Amino acid sequence: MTNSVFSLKNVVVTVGDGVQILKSVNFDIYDGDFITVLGTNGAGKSTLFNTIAGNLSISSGEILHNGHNIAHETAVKRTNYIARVFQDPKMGTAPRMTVAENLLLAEKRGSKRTLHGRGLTQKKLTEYATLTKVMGNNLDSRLNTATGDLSGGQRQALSFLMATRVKPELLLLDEHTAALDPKTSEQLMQATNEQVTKHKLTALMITHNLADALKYGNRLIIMNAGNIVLDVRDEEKKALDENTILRYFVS
Ligand SMILES: Nc1ncnc2c1ncn2[C@@H]1O[C@H](COP(=O)(O)OP(=O)(O)OP(=O)(O)O)[C@@H](O)[C@H]1O
Repeated sequence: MTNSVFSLKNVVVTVGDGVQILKSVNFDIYDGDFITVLGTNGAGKSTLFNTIAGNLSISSGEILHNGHNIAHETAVKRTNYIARVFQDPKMGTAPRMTVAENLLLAEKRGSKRTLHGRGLTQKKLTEYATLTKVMGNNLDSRLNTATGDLSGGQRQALSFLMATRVKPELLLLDEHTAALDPKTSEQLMQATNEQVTKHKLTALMITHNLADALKYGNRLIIMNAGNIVLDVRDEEKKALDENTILRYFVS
C-alpha cells in the first residue's frame, strides 16, 4: 500500500470537564480510499470529520497531510484540499445565486472566491450542462435557477458537484443523502458512487444506511464511544453482512 494521504496519530479530543469524545484514534487514509463510516448516534463520526476538517481542535496527537502536521491549520485553510458535503440541503450553496453561478464560484477553491471579471460564457454553460446531466435529476435544465428554488435532491447533487469541481484531496460526505426521500437518496447515492469511482476521489462517507455502507466503497469503519472499533477493506469488507455489523452497535 502507498503512503497515506491523511493520517491521524493518537488523536484525542476532550470537551467540557475532561470528557474524551475521540479516544486516541489512529487512522490512515490512502489515496483512492472510499470509506463508509458507521456508528450509533453519538459514536463520534461527526467529531472525526470536524477534527479532520479543522472545525474542532484536538487535545493531543497529530493529523498528518502528506506527512505534514496540520493539527494547527485553520478550517478555512484546509478547505484548499478538503471538501465536505453536509446532510442539510441548505448548506454548501449560496441560495440566491443560480446553479451556474455556484458552479463557477466552486472553481475558485484555493484562490480568492469572487465572480468578479469571470463571466458565465456560453462555453461554460455548455460545460455545466454536461457536468450536471450526469447527476440524472434534471439539474442540467435548471442552470439559471436560483439554488434556493431547487428540490432538496437537486441541491444536494449541486453541493456534491461543487465540492468536487476542483478535485479535493479528501471528500467528506456527512450523511449527504439522509434528508432525501428513499428514491432520491438512492439516485444520489448511485451518482455519488459513479463520480467517486470515475474520478478516483478519496472519500469518507458517514451513513446510517447499512446496505449503502456495505454496497459502496472499498473500506468500512465503525465507530463506537469515540473509538474506531472496526476497520476493514476489500475482501474482508465484502464478506461482512448486516448482522455482523450490528454486533458493533453497542451503546
Ligand atoms: N463541540 C462539542 N462539545 C461538546 N460535546 C461534543 C461536541 N461535539 C460533539 N460532542 C459530543 O461528542 C459525542 C459524539 O458526537 P458526534 O456528533 O461526533 O456523534 P455522531 O457519531 O456523529 O452521532 P450522530 O449519528 O447522532 O450524528 C456526543 O456525545 C456529542 O454530544
